[in-house]
Amino acid sequence: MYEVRIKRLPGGEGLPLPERMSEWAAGFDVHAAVDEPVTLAPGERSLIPTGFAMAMPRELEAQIRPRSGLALKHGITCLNTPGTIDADYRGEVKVLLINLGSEPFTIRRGDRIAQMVFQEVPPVRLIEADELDDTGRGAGGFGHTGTGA
Ligand SMILES: O=c1ccn([C@H]2C[C@H](O)[C@@H](COP(=O)(O)OP(=O)(O)OP(=O)(O)O)O2)c(=O)[nH]1
Ligand SMILES: [Mg+2]
Repeated sequence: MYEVRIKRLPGGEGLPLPERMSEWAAGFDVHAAVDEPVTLAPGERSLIPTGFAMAMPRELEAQIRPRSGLALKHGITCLNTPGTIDADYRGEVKVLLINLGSEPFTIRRGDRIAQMVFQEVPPVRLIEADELDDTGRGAGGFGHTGTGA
């Protein structure tokens, strides 16, 4: 079990902290900490504050992912999905929403706009090499194996 410290910022006063909406939910829903409603016209994007900051162990990252219901019903998604929250980031977590739907969409204070999923980040060191080992795939990619059965 990892422990993540979470700090409510002044902008998040009165809002719930991120919360799981079912017992085994992978994601903690995050709430919009906007003072006034924000309306996104079709095609428009906006960086929405959440009113909290975190300190997680260095083995973790947090991903900000869209909520499927908002995507299906309104075309609202995260432009940079999944957003990456680095373990050393201490600023306010923000959600970059974009309206890919055909109608304006309004975000109000407290709305659950996205979800945050924690992931382990394996320790990795890059080692520069002149040669790489051979594989069956080699350099084939981008549809190299086709689409049929
Ligand atoms: O959806 C997001 C994505 C990022 N961040 C914050 C936390 C993250 O640690 C930091 C940097 O994000 P990222 O590395 O994706 O952005 P960058 O454009 O590479 O900025 P930087 O140069 O600050 O790393 O911004 C968010 O609050 N929400
Ligand atoms: Mg970065």
